Amino acid sequence: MAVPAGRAVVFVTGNAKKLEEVIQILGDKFPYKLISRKIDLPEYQGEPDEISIQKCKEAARQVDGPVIVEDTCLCFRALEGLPGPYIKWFLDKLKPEGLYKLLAGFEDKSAWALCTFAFSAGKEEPVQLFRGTTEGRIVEPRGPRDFGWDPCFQPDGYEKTYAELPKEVKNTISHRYRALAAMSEHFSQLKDGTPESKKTKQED
Ligand SMILES: O=c1[nH]c(=O)c2ncn([C@@H]3O[C@H](COP(=O)(O)OP(=O)(O)OP(=O)(O)O)[C@@H](O)[C@H]3O)c2[nH]1
Ligand SMILES: [Mg+2]
Repeated sequence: MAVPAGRAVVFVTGNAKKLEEVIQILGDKFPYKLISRKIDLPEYQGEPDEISIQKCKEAARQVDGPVIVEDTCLCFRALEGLPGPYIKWFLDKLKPEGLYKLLAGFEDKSAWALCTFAFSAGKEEPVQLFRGTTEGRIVEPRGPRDFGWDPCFQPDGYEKTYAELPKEVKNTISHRYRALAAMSEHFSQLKDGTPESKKTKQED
């Protein structure tokens, strides 16, 4: 589903840091005009895909036009993927130190950050999902405190936490970057009219 000509896509989020990263990552890569609206959408429960779909439908209902929302999970392997979509409340109460301590009784400190962007062209339209995952592990917090759980997540292949890494680095390996790359790719293909089958490399 494409965006009607001349219409902007509204990115609905209550999180200023998310918005900042989305703007930094997308630059001029997104083929539509993107504007943002600060609305605190409900924190739904369930599996990540279902949460993103509900969130997007509610945003499309409120905005009454093309919207994008994003939901972020931080999943601990030792806890079968929890806190997952409930990380916001865990972070709020436990802070990064407490997230680290949560795994004290487990040898496996591995975790993954999952970002899901959800797009809908309007309130009666279907929702499309674009996901990005970055693997890493939960460490004792290090680095600046200006964004959520960044100080206790160390991506695989790096000796620094998300918080310690320069923004330009985080923004080329992050869960958010990967999900946005998938979404931008999808919309670029729609906009330049090239069928997806012609864009994928054919095996001989
Ligand atoms: O250190 C971090 N690095 C990140 O890259 C990142 N992305 C999200 N978060 C935090 O994880 C929870 C997700 O919950 P969430 O997806 O519902 O977000 P939100 O409620 O803040 O905004 P929104 O739902 O209005 O868009 C919230 O506590 C966010 O602050 C991050 N923390
Ligand atoms: Mg939220």
